[in-house]
Amino acid sequence: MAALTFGILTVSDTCHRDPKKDTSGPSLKEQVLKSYSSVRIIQQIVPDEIEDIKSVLLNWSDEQKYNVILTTGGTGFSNRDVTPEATRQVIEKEAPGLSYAMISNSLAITKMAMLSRAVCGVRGKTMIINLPGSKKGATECFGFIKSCIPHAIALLTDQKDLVVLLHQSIQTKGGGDGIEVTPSKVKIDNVASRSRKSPYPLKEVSEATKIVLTQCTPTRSETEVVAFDQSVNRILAEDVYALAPVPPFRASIKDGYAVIAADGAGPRTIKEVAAAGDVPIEDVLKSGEAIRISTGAPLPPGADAVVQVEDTSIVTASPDGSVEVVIKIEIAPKLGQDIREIGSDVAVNSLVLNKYEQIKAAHVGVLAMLGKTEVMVFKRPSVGVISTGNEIGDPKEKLAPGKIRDANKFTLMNLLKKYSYDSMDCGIARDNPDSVKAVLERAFVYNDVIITSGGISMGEFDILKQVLVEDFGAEIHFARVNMKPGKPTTFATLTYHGKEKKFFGLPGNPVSCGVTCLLYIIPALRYMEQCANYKFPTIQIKNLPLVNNDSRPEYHRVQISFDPTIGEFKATSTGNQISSRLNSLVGANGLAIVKKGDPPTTLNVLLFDDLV
Ligand SMILES: Nc1nc2c(c(=O)[nH]1)N[C@H]1C(S)=C(S)[C@@H](COP(=O)(O)OP(=O)(O)OC[C@H]3O[C@@H](n4cnc5c(N)ncnc54)[C@H](O)[C@@H]3O)O[C@H]1N2
Ligand code: MOO
Ligand SMILES: [Mg+2]
Repeated sequence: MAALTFGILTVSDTCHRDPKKDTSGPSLKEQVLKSYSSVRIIQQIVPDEIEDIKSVLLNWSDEQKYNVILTTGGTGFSNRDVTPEATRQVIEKEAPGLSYAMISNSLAITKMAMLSRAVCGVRGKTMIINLPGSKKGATECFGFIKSCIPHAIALLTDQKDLVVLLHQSIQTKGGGDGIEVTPSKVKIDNVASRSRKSPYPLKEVSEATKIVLTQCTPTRSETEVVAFDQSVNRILAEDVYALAPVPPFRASIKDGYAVIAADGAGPRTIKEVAAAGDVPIEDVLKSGEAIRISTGAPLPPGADAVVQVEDTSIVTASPDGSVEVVIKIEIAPKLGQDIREIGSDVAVNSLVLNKYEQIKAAHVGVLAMLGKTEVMVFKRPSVGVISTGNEIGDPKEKLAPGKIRDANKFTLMNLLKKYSYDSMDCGIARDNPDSVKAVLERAFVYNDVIITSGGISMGEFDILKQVLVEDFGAEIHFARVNMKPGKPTTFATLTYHGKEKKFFGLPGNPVSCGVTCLLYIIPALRYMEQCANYKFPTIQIKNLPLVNNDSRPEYHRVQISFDPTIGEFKATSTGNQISSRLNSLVGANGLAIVKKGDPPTTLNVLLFDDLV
């Protein structure tokens, strides 16, 4: 499931005059951020005016298509309190249960709750919820209903799978986001008797890649229909034919004059003007006549050539010089000159785009041109990203002693974005089985592919694999790969409430995490949406002086560029290749595969980013 989108609207004359006085809006924002694993929030303040409130509600629901709008303020009994009235004018369906839940729970705290006039409802696919104006009241009321929001959104946005999962896992007593989490079965109190060698065999990269792709090859071709302007980068699941010709009428290629070619060079009387967008002229052009025509305008019947204005001269103009009366064609036109015949760009019924093609910008333009406003594409897996570790902190918060900032989640989510995949921030799992289980559980509810970083090597707190196996019945396909960086890379599959999940456990070291995401996850995601044989291009580069003393083949980060002096590609190392030094990935567009020993004369380098 993509990030939930929230609009928080503070309705208050006072706060509108002085936004610093708004404490409810910011508190709600904080609470929303804490309540769900992946949210985007926008905030605004309007005065207590029906039209101002309505205008934001309409924009946020119809244009921005937010999942939820929370209003705070204007629900009381004073003259200026009009939020419920504005809301009622906007919603298409009322959801009184939400107001009831808020009022009945609030009554246990204060009798004043009975004075609430809050209205809740739905417009399109957006939930609109009135909350009280006070900070305490707004956050309390939101707390009473927040667990039902993901479920309501899943229903509104027709995510049937998610609805089923939530039904299966929702806690009857509510709380959190409604997903039931029980303690893990894994125990970590027997460190002395732990296995001192990894039980997982070391796989070669080629073997590991094959396993991933075999597991990720889609067995079913699930498709969905998307709006053409949302289809870029998706894989077409249908052949697209032109139901109408392009251009749909005979159109001029030049700004000039539509003429009859057989009239040759010489004078023409200007009969009419045809500009682009004009209704086509119906009168048949006669010998000796011309129509002033613009590029893209429809030709009049009878015209069989266009002469560009540069090849003409003026013979007679109206007395005030504003109108051309007779012009001269200087060069005899050829038949059909500068005319786009009907269907000359795209013939009717012709195959324009092919199934399995990836939709690029120009494809979207073609779809627009054909009036094909919806297109069938292969479904994409939803992807969730998790960081693990007691040491990991939010980059926005102050760093406590012994802690480090979470870099991996941001590298991963943005790497995925670069390859056009959205992902869900599924939070941070701490180094204990219950936390790992809880974070994974939430990620499994919403996602088909789950990516973690850290917690997979030989440390006593590296417990991910145990939790996967013991709590989720996962099958670990590999957990050690003969590569540097990325040795502990883990791949597992499991079935969660009847749905198949793919799990990629990437190493915690920031470079290892980025490199293994590129090598395993990007091709896997491509495969999962039916784009078979996805590979990064390999460039062979001569005389690359890279030495590897490790027994594991190294994926050395390099910058590839074209050297015009030798007419060949060259590559330069990004420096110290230690797995913790993320700067070795910064500026790299290639991975040079270096085996142990002396540098060979030619190295295979995978190009994973634009050439510099
Ligand atoms: N006894 C052994 N120890 C280690 C082995 C081994 O074979 N035997 N392998 C080493 C290799 S190679 C790697 S790679 C790492 C991978 O370890 P984990 O995947 O278990 O990751 P952690 O131990 O949790 O963390 C490693 C390192 O990365 C930092 N980290 C973790 N998450 C983040 C994040 N989100 N953002 C930034 N940095 C992160 C973490 O603090 C550690 O410094 O294991 C070796 N050990
Ligand atoms: O394999 Mo680790 O990923 O070297 O650093
Ligand atoms: Mg570790």
